[in-house]
Amino acid sequence: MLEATNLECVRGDRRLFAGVGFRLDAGELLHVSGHNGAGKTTLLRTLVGLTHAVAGEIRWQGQPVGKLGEDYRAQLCYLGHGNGIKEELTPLENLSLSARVAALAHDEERDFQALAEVGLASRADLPCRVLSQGQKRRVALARLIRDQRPLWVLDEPFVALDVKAVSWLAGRIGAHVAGGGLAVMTTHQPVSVPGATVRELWLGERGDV
Ligand SMILES: Nc1ncnc2c1ncn2[C@@H]1O[C@H](COP(=O)(O)OP(=O)(O)OP(=O)(O)O)[C@@H](O)[C@H]1O
Repeated sequence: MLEATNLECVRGDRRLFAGVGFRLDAGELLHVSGHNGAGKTTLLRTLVGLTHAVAGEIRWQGQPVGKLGEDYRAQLCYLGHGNGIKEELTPLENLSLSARVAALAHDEERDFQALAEVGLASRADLPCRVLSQGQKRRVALARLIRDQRPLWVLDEPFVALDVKAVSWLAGRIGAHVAGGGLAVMTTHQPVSVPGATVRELWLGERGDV
């Protein structure tokens, strides 16, 4: 269970949001929406510990995440706006590096299977700098698939993906949630996630432009 209470975030001289709270149980997806600049990315970064909230609390399985530290981070996979990949490394090398950073056992076969699932089997040994934007996004998604963490925090995960990949990813997120996982996701486009119980969180004023 992921729970946020009375979260308040300030960036620069602007209070982005205050009093934000939600509770998300296993088997649920939280869809965070709002206009450009409302603070969606900031909220997601706060949930994963990359940005500091000036007030409020985040709990995982009833425990404050600050207290859990690495034990909390080991439960989640964060897909940010950037793909978090090294351009000079191949997709396989990127997965291997991320496994090392996460102290996971090296398993090239598992890495390759994840790349195959995202449609990159034939690109696994090319440097990422020569991949298209959508293919780079798929490398980041392969890490999500490979790591199989209970909590997925996904910032605009469908950006740069083609129609088929959007449909595949929506199904994958749905399966993750239906299988007892949790997901927090931002999208500007309405995307149907089959099989997921969806909770909605809107940031900002409805009338803002
Ligand atoms: N380090 C920073 N210093 C000052 N302002 C910042 C900083 N980081 C973010 N902001 C501002 O905070 C606001 C919210 O940014 P954020 O990226 O969270 O919005 P968003 O809802 O995800 O927007 P979008 O829909 O455009 O992706 C923006 O106005 C942004 O310029």
